[in-house]
Amino acid sequence: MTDAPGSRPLFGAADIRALADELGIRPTKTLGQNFVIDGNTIRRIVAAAKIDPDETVLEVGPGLGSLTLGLLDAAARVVAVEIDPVLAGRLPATVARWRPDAVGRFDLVLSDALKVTELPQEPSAVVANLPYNVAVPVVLHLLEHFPSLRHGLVMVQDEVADRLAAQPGSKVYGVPSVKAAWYGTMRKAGVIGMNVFWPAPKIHSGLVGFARTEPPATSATRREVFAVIDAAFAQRRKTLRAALSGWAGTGAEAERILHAAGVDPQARGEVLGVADFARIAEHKDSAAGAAETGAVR
Ligand SMILES: C[S@@+](CC[C@H](N)C(=O)[O-])C[C@H]1O[C@@H](n2cnc3c(N)ncnc32)[C@H](O)[C@@H]1O
Repeated sequence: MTDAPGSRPLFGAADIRALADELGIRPTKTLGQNFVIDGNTIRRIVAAAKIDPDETVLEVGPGLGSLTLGLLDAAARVVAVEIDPVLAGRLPATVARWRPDAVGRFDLVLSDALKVTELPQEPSAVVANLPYNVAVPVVLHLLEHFPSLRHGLVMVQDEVADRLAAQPGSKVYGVPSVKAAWYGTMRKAGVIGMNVFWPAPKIHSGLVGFARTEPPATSATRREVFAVIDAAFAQRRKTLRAALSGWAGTGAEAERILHAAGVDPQARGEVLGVADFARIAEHKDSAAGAAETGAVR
């Protein structure tokens, strides 16, 4: 890898391979370990994230540290959450060697990002090359537990990027699209080829930018709204009346709720926006549902 004139050296392909050899690392698929080994890709991700110099950035899965070093050039602080103890153990030394001025601006948390609910700093942005097998749950978990996150940019499997950014009516619109829309606006911000990674994955990656917005005004809770979304898409080929009959108790009750919410019972979930699902959740009479299913609450 060559660095652009005037830029600070990033950690290139040869450095990454040497470090991996030294640590005896065999990247695992289970942890989605595909490391970015191309400086231009790191710069592209950091530029697309539009980080202000006073921001604290959360990075999930810093791995061997190539994106971390790029983020430390752009942000005031970086808090990184890594699940792999060998990779996490080496990161402070990598930062000290390549960005000695940034040692005091870097925090590392050894944890599963799906379980983390507290961080040493309050991040305003998340930027990450996410482990692909848990990308959507990680995004939703972070947005739910860290309201300080106002914006971000994540790299995920390209097909998942399309799903996260999909709008109602699109073929790939589904549960991730609607749940993500509860928290904000997602937009596709580019496609990344396979050769910038080691090891190279078999699929393209996509960048998704995120800007937080207020959830729809509703008396239903987030959990209640998400339960309707799950029910509507569990049988996405069915009409909403049929798909929501289990959730509502009966088909007739589903129809009543849909009418009350101003939604056509013959429509399918894929045409509804998150505000429509919130209205449906609001109109559920929990007492009627409980009586039908025999549940005691
Ligand atoms: C796609 S790699 C990205 C590595 C590095 N950021 C890069 O771009 O080269 C994903 C990273 O996430 C870590 N990881 C996997 N599952 C995780 C989880 N549940 N919580 C935190 N980190 C995780 C992996 O160990 C790996 O370092």
